[in-house]
Amino acid sequence: MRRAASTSMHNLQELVNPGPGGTMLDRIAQLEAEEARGTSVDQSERVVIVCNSLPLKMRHDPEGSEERGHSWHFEMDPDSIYAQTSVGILEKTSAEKVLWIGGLGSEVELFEQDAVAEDLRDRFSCVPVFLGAELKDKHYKGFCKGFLWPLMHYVLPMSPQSAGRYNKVNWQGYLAANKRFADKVVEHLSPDYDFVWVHDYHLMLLPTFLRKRYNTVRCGYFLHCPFPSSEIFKTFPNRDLVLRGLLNADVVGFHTFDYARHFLSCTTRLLGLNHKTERGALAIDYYGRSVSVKICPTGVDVARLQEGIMWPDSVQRRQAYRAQFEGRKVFLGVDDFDVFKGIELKLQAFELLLSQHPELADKIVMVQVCNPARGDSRELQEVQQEVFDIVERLNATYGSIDGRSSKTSDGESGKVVELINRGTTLAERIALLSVADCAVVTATRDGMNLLPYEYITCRQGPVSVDAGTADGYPLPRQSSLIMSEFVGCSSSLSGAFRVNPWNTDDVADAMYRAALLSGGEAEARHERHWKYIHEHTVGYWAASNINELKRLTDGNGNARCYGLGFGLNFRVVAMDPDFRAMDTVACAADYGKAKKRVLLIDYDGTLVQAASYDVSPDAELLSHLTALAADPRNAAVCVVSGRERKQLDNWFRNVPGIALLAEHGFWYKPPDWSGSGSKDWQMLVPAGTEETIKRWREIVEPILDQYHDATDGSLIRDKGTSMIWDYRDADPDFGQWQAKELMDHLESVLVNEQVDVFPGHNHVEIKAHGVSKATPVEMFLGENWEIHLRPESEGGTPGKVDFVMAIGDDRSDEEMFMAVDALVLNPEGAVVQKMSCPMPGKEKSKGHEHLSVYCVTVGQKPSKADFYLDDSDDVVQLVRNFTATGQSQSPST
Ligand SMILES: O=P(O)(O)OC[C@H]1O[C@H](O[C@H]2O[C@H](CO)[C@@H](O)[C@H](O)[C@H]2O)[C@H](O)[C@@H](O)[C@@H]1O
Repeated sequence: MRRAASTSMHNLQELVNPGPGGTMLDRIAQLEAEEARGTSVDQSERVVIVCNSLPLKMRHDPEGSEERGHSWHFEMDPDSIYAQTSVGILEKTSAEKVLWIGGLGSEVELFEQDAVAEDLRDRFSCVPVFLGAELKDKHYKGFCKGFLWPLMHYVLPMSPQSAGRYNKVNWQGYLAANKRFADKVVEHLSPDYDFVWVHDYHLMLLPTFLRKRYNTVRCGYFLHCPFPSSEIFKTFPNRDLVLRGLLNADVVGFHTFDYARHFLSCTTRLLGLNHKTERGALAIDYYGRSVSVKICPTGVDVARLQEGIMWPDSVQRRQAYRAQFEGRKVFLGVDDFDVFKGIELKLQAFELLLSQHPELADKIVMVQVCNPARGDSRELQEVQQEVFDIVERLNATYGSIDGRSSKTSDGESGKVVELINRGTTLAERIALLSVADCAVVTATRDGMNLLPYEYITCRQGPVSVDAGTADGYPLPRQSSLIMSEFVGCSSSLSGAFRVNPWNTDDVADAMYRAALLSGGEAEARHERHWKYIHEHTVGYWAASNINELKRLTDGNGNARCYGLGFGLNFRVVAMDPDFRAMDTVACAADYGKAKKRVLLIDYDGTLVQAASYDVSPDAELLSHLTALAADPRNAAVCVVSGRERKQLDNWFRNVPGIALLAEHGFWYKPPDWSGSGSKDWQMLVPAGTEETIKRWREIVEPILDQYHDATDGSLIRDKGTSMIWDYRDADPDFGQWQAKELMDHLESVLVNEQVDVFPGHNHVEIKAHGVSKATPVEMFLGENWEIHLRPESEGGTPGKVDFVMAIGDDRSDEEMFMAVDALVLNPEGAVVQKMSCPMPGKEKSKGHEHLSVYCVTVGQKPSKADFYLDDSDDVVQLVRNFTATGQSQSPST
């Protein structure tokens, strides 16, 4: 997307129209910031990546201070996943630039911060967020690592002494840090051109702060760690705010379907939101905004790894490892030395394997790299100690059997486990990965874990098969994997030995099978994995997320949005540009001018508030309806309800001239113009319908009873001509499954019956075929209108209808709106009047030059109506306005 304009004109225009949802003050602040930086609005599409740690390596280097203006040396960290995204983004999306916004690994003192910021911006397209040591400590160490990281990995802090207990001060730190990151984004954002992509559990509130500033900001979010089951997540005291934070993004990405479904289950159970699949994509409807839930596991930078295989450092190390492990199968683990990595479980399984098969002791070596831990806790120390103990025991027990043990790099002998307990460089890792016969991942939880991907790539070798022959390449393209089923990448690696890391027998068994794997099988498994991994690279992942964000937000410019809710409860309501709040005063003015009106008014949720109990009309409402029905310009005033006849009779028996529609259009009671009270209910369905209803009811009743019994909290509402299975008080997920099942069940058994089965919001409705609230629309506005509208003999206006209002709040009312639309757009035979000047109600077709049509839904939600009113109070106010207007008109004018 490009836009050409001179800067000054552009800025002026922006101030007049500050762009997608931003306030003018925001824009002024942004322009001032740009001016201070000496930049102007960049007009090319850009992806702004926001992450806790910028993809930079830094070290203190006072020597170069003078030249740089600060005492730090920086370089891009090509191993960072955030750095690796840029190639994919620039090559496979329409974005032309990437800007990174995030924290730094070390504290930069206040006096150097401006110089560092300027330098990073100029040289690396990076914008640092300086939180300060205290806030950083609360945010990262306290809340992220102390509380959130364990929670997302299913660990609840049961002990009161646990460092992982929820701490309000740290939560405040989390909140403040998210706000600071958001402020930095706002400072650098060009909302018309930028896509913001927020990363990981450190920044789950950021989309809320961002959307508060720009209602239609284009914001994606990706969670790198697991999203736990709702049973775990709901223990989080601020769960709703965090969910709302994610929902303020346009695309929320996860590595696996399991994480996505846990998130969806939380939004359903904790926020009552519905989700659906649209053309294969999952989406949540959040106040009119569609939030896409994307499942797209990340990948590795295949090209860099394939190049890395030939780096002199890798080649040299590989040669050394080959010599060291010659004649043995190398099992390799590379993990952070953290509690969830299951390193001790892996070693326990290895111990079991050797105890069952001591003959393997000189045939296999387990190399375990333990990179430094990122967290710290008592449990971690215990786990680490356990690892050291097992390694010692294993080497003592099996290391020297008959002198068959491996030789270590320093010439020591006797080890069946090589523990490398320190940080490793990529070259070192590549060397190890390329000599390993089997990679072993036994993490008990891990968002994705890219080690297997790196391993397969290194086993594939350099791009050119001829490269590196001096070093023994090409290697046979063989590999095997032992993978914990609790790790994100397990689902995409179908050729791995999948294990439950807690089941030591299972893991030991997999190790045994991997040890004996034939070359042919290792080749076949390798090929299958490689095919997937080299297609699903980190670049592919990044581009796929950004393209989804673009797809979803392309129409943003047209949406009408406004903010709702305070603080972190903030959300944006988005509406179709044609869907607007009804101007009740203008509508009443139209009403006053009209000569022949049709009013179709729903009852529950429209004239009275929606409730789970019966709400009767009060005296004021009845008197207004009486006045409307008595007005001779009102050719029809009809209460269109799903209620039963008896109930409507009870409520409206004293409103002369009102027409009643019961059970969604099965029964109709015509208006009693003379007030004699003699009108009877008429069936609006073909003769014989009652018989057919009896037949299908016999089938449906026992089935509904069965679902009612099996689904705690559900109930059956029986209206005679229709039946409803309602699960609003049942478990939402179970209710939905049962509803789907019930739909399938009913559709199969009712195939020959005259009956409609359809799903509604938390219910399934079964009703006689053809019964709908569209029927009164056809009666009053269709060919036979003369039979149904107020006759001239009762004071009715001659000619055609010039004012139509249909108003209601639920799904059944949508049928009425659609029928009005259809009749007005195709007026053949309809009674609508053609007049000469347009009116403020929706102008439906060129054929009706003067016709006011108001289809109004109650409550802001997707609807076929063109207008909305917020609630039944607004509807009653509208009715008041009508009667007041009606009274001021003399019948003869
Ligand atoms: O310790 P943090 O700074 O909070 O970082 C947490 C971890 O982030 C990275 O791992 C996560 O993202 C990976 C890529 O999506 C995924 O493979 C992994 O499963 C996630 O945990 C980082 O690679 C880890 O070292 C950090 O511990």
